[in-house]
Amino acid sequence: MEFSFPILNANSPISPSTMPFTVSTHRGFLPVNNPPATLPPSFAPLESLLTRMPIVLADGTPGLLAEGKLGETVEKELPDLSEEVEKYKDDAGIMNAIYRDYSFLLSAYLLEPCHLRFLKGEGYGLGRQRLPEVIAKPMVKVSEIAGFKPFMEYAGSYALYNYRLADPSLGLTYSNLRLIRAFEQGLNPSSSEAGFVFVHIAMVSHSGLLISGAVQALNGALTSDRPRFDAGMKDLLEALKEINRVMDTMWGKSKPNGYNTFRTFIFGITSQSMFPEGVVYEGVSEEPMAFRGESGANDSMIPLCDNLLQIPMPDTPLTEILQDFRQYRPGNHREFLQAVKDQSEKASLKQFALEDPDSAELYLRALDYVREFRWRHWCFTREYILKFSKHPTATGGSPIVTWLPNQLQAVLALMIQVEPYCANATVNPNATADADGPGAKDIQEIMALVKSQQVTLSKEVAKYTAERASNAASVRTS
Ligand code: HEM
Repeated sequence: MEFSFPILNANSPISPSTMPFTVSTHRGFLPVNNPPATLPPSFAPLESLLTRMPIVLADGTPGLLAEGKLGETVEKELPDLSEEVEKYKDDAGIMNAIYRDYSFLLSAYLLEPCHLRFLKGEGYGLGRQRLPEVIAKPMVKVSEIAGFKPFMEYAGSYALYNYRLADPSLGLTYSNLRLIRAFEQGLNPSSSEAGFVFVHIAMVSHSGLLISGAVQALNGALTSDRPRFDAGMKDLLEALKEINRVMDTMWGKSKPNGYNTFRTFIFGITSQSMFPEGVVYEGVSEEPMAFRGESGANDSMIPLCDNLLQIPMPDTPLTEILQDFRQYRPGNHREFLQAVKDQSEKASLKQFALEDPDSAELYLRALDYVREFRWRHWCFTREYILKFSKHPTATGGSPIVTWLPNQLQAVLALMIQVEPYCANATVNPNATADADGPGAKDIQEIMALVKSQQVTLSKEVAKYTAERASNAASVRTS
């Protein structure tokens, strides 16, 4: 039986009720239509606050967050628009845009005091512990309808639903992307915040081929059709190569020393010292609530590879966080990823790949791209975060030093197990990559890197863990 999960394509009819984040082979994990940039007129008070909110406004003057005036302005100006939300419930695109906009206001409101303290060189301290009814009620309502947690999410809000095209006729290219909402430098498309968001979008714009390749490989394994499996894997490699290439542009588009100022606003509540008891959503419940923050960890491309390639994760509390992250993504992405996991297990895809040396090599090369993605990530974390901040948890609430290495070491270990199965492979590496691309490396070269990264990573994790433990101890004794 073939993989039967419904996936849209360029010819599929899209109606107002189609959920924006429905998996497709032409848009991949991006929304099926570009996000609406403006809300219906009845949301004018929300629009007005969000336009005045960024630290630096479009004309260079300071916005509400720069002066610490957002909280009081919300309390003074914002009416409860919950009833308005209901009126647009049949338009999934508008619902998602309303969700995006309330989530920006919500995060800015809760984290404004932390931003002000951070600017003074102090720790984040406490955020606001109560969310006023005028944000809490419409946010809870819209997120129920749009299918998200009532807190800013990566796909539905900050990253993948936060762009418009400067010139719609030019399509989705990097230089044509503009932000809809921002915390820091208004909508300036060359700010570090804009670069951070746009690189995510540009990477995900290559996920259509990742999805079709994955489905073809899965169908090859399910029907024991090796040429089909190998063809799917080659498409998957092609897509991963491009995704990694775009990821590497992050260094230039979003500067390491520009990251920590807007980062304050994308933290969550779960596992964060700013919200030790959670946050009370007034008018919804007096019981405090907690949600994870916006994080690329909620992107669906790497989880698709993990599930398709059956990458085993260790049985650790860190892996439980990985599983928890998987709730924080659009419902259709979640269902698709689960279906891939189930079907890949049913087909014993890894076993099927290892039964043939050429398929095994394609499988190893796919793991190598996942390794490359996760290794670059570790480098991002070192250069953008560890060098600038002592805060122990990432925006999604995972431990900053140990969490990414948990998954990276799992990939490195699996590659070492898989290598012997490629011994007699006849795959021409250049058939799947440019001569100078990472896919062109021979297996010995790849494996030498894997072994050196295993050692380097362990040493770096030990070093950062020790440094941070001694910092924490000197703070306690001073
Ligand atoms: C300056 C750039 C970046 C930094 C500093 C960064 C930082 C982080 C951190 C600290 C985590 C840990 C999870 C948490 O938030 O609690 C994480 C996870 C993750 N991020 Fe990023 N990230 C960056 C760019 C990206 C980009 C462009 C993508 C593309 C989709 C991405 C995708 C992911 C994924 C998939 C994970 C989970 C990794 C895993 O499963 O091992 N990140 N990121």
